[in-house]
This record gives sequence, C-alpha cells and structure tokens, in this order.
Amino acid sequence: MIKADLVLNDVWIIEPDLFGDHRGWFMETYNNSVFMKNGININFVQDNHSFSAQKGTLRGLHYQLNPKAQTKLVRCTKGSIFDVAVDLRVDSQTFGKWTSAILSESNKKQFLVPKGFAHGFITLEDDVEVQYKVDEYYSSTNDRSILWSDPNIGIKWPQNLVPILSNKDKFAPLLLQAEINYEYGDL
Ligand SMILES: Cc1cn([C@H]2C[C@H](O)[C@@H](COP(=O)(O)OP(=O)(O)O[C@H]3O[C@H](C)C(=O)[C@H](O)[C@H]3O)O2)c(=O)[nH]c1=O
Repeated sequence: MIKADLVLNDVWIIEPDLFGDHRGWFMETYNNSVFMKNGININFVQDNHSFSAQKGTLRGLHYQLNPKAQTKLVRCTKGSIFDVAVDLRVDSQTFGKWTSAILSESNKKQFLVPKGFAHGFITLEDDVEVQYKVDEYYSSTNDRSILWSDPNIGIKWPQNLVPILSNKDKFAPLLLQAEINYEYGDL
C-alpha cells in the first residue's frame, strides 16, 4: 500500500508502508501495481543516484524538453532535502506555480514530479544521497535549467542556506526566458 497526497496539479507526495520488526524495517520503494491502483501509470526506465557533500547544495531547477520530458519519483536515502517542483505546462492553471516537500532518510517520503515540471532540491545537511526513477532516458541535448531564485516563481527556499551551485545552475535563465515546449494535453 502507499499513502498518496496530491499537492499540486499531478504532483504527489507518497509514503510507502514500512514493516518494522526487532531486526529493523522493510518497505517496497516502488510497486507498479500499487501505483496503477492509485491511478498513477508510469513506465520508469532509469534509476538515478546523487551524492551532495555539503549542506546547502542546490541542484536544479532542471527539466528535459519534449519529447524527452521526464516524470521523476524522488526519495532521499541519506540525510534530508527541501525538494521542489515547478509547473512549466504553458496551458496549465498552475503554470509557474511551485510546491515543495521535505524528503528524508527518516520520513521515507517520495515526491512524484510529472513530465512538464522543473525539479530541484537543496540539501539540509552534509553527505546527502538522493535516488530517483525517471520514465525517459537522459538527453543532454534536451536538458534545460531555470534559475533557482527566479522572482517570477518565488520559491521560498530555507532561509539559512547559501546555495552551492553548478555553473549550469548558477547562470540558468529565468522562467520567462527559458525554452519550454510543454502543452498540458500532450504530456
Ligand atoms: C541527470 C543526468 C546527468 N548525467 C551526467 C551529466 C553530467 O556529466 C553529470 C552531472 O549532471 P548534472 O549536473 O545535470 O546533475 P544534477 O545537477 O544532479 O542534475 C539532476 O538534478 C536535478 C535535481 C534533476 O531533477 C535532474 O534529474 C538532474 O538534472 O551527470 C547523466 O549521465 N545522466 C543523467 O540522467
């Protein structure tokens, strides 16, 4: 089973069942039939895993253009992150709107970020590991970024952190300058 909460158009926070005993715990981190029963039908094709050494590492906001747009199922397996999704579907009622979740090794929550959304996170401690499934292969030619601090999006990142960024992210365009090709209906 899972507990699935819809937090923005098509963005879900998912909590898998945890089975604890005297040895520790077990959980199914992904089960396609359970997702299907919840109306979430995705064919994941690639697993990703990143390690961020320093607290305040900010990766994002990233997305891939159609036809390589990716749905992502994100979880934090070591430490904790402030995870963010931004709606980039130009005809969506929530275009440019963002939502966030704290994902952590301890809360075991997962964030389902659909195609048509930008995704990013900032780490809340040192030595953080994030693992996520995607339903479309990586495509460097379709990979795009939007500036994490874009005032038109207005993400309320945790105040006490000075972001550590890649150059790609440091010099990313604003949403209104970014290349986007998502129509709500065609994802
Ligand atoms: C995403 C990806 C990257 N790479 C290579 C490309 C670079 O040589 C290197 C680092 O890539 P990048 O700096 O884009 O990694 P992140 O900043 O962690 O980007 C990711 O972080 C945010 C949070 C996301 O949601 C995306 O999945 C992804 O863009 O890994 C691959 O070979 N395959 C891949 O699927």
